[in-house]
Amino acid sequence: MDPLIIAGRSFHSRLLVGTGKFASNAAMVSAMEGSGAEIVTVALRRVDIDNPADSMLSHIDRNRYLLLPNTSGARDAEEAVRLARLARAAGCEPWVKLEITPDPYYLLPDPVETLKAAEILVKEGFIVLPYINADPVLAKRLQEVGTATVMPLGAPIGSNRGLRTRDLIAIIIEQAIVPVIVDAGLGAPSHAAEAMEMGADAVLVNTALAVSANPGGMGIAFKKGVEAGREAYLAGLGRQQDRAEASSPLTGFLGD
Ligand SMILES: CC(=O)[C@@H](O)[C@H](O)COP(=O)(O)O
Repeated sequence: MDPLIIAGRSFHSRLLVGTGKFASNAAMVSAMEGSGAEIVTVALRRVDIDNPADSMLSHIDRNRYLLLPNTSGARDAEEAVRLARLARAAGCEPWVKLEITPDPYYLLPDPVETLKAAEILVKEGFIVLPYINADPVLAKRLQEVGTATVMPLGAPIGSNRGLRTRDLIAIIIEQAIVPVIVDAGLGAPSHAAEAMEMGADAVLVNTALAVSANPGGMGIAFKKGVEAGREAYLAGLGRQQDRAEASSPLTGFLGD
């Protein structure tokens, strides 16, 4: 028993998945199933959130998955807040993955607008999960405002480049008082395992699943990566050092 707890809610899985870029709804569902995820994020701009018969939403069993609406595509705080309010008005739970990415080339999150929107949404009673640069100062400020998690990026969205921000994520983890979910750029199960070995509480993956020739199989692989990384973190990894140290020493054992 090692639940992930976000805003008082308990989850078995530490892998969250996104729903963009899949070749078909069937591929998306097989990735979700393979991954064992319990939280699935959906871009509010891509769905008709008011309509349960929406072609994508109708494939997500809301008894099984927590639907986490995201504000992907928002370019400023005002737009993100408006999207979050629309989702709540449409009957979604008041959870929102806050994404504000004004620059279409790198899709890096805007820290000023993200903090501004988080302040407003937290005050309005939303459970806010903000996507951020791996910036320890911003992460702290967001936690002070009352966000439920922080979600630093490993690398730009869709880049599959892994934990390029590793050193900064380590500081965020060290200082965090809410779960740290590494989001974006994780292109292989080993990237997810690495984040979990460092002590991240969870990871979010989308592109790596969606572009795989076998999204269900890749979902399973990421699930295993996340679980292995978490187990290793809990078990305690050996320290790294520069010099060699014999694993079969010839002295210092059996009474020598
Ligand atoms: C912020 C954002 O949009 C991410 O959640 C993204 O969906 C996941 O990143 P990858 O697509 O790189 O896995």
